[in-house]
Amino acid sequence: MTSPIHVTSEIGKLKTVLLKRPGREIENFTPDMMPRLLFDDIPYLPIAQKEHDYFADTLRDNGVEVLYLEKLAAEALDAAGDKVRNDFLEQMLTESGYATGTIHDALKEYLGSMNNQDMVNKIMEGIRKNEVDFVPTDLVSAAETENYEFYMDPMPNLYFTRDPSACIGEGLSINHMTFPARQRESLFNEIVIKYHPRFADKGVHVWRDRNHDTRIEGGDELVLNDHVMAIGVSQRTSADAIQDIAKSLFKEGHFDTVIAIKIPHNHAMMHLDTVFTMINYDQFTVHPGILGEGGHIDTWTITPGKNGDLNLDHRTDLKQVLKDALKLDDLDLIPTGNGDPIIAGREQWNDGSNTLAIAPGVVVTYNRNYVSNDLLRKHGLKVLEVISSELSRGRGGPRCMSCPIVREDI
Ligand SMILES: NC(=O)NCCC[C@H](N)C(=O)O
Repeated sequence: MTSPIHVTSEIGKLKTVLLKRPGREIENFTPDMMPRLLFDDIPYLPIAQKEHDYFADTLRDNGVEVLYLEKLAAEALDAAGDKVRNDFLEQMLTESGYATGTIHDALKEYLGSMNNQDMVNKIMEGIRKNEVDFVPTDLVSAAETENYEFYMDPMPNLYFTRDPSACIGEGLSINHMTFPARQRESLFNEIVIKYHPRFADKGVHVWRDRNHDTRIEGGDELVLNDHVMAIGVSQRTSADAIQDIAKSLFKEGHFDTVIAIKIPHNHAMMHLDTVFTMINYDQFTVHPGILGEGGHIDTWTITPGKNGDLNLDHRTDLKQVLKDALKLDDLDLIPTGNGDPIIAGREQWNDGSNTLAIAPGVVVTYNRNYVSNDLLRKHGLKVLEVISSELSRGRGGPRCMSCPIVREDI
């Protein structure tokens, strides 16, 4: 049986991708909620949607099938029936802080009265207190903070579909994410994989599910080829989660090497793909800010050891590590902002390193990063620019906004 998921590189011709069109969730919050919701500004929804549609059209114009998470989630619930819908709702309410109680009951009644698409959209955009018909009668609900507007927070980061799950080979990881603002997101991916007719019972292997204490996010998971992965040790992905998924990939998949790359733990560089992406057989973007003296950075090449253990090889020459793992004679590391410290800092902030390869040597980037884009062209790449004033306020670029489901092999 052919798996509906097939991703054996970062660069193979992109056939199918998962997006989420930004909805009301990206403007259903106030400035004081921004740090907790991992946003740096208040986006303007109509323009964000226009930009996102332009991004989706760019992909379609290049032969990519575009799927939308919000649609797949509703279709999965339609296909799965009442029990699954009820279990999903209970789980979502529990993870939103209402396992039982009168607020739980009121929210369940409110959401329960909707059809699946409306319910999915509503959960994504968040539920304000003033929209639910509910009078507190018990201490728990009466004592709930009065000056907070929401029962359920919006999920504005959903349009970064790269992170809650990551397709690897014929399977995927469904991720336990780091911050509460994003932890509920992967519940949507879980129901899609389990119940959507496109994926259910089709031999999709879950390398690691969301029921873990250790944390990993898709922005850190890069499939370099059919046996080598690079995974960031980052603000969002812990070393123990990398060991865990490496064991699963080695045991049950065709992978034999995971290169763990340690990057700074901060918001601007929260994932490996904000500072490093693969864009051709032998070309990568890299933000100079992650390289220390002499261009060094901590990497650990992880390979299978005896009795299910892991072997580790610590090295700091990223270029040589990649050349060895990918069996290449040479490699082109292209610096964000052409290496100028001011331009590199500015363009990295707006995801100048966060390129989405849709074929070897063909990348989608934000138009605002014009210095990095020109440099990519000078290095022989075909660059398809997309408009990006509002989308970039969420701190993610074309790679973050896309989850490849099927790529051709390289
Ligand atoms: N892969 C990525 O780097 N995704 C960008 C995620 C941005 C989002 N505001 C976050 O902080 O999680």
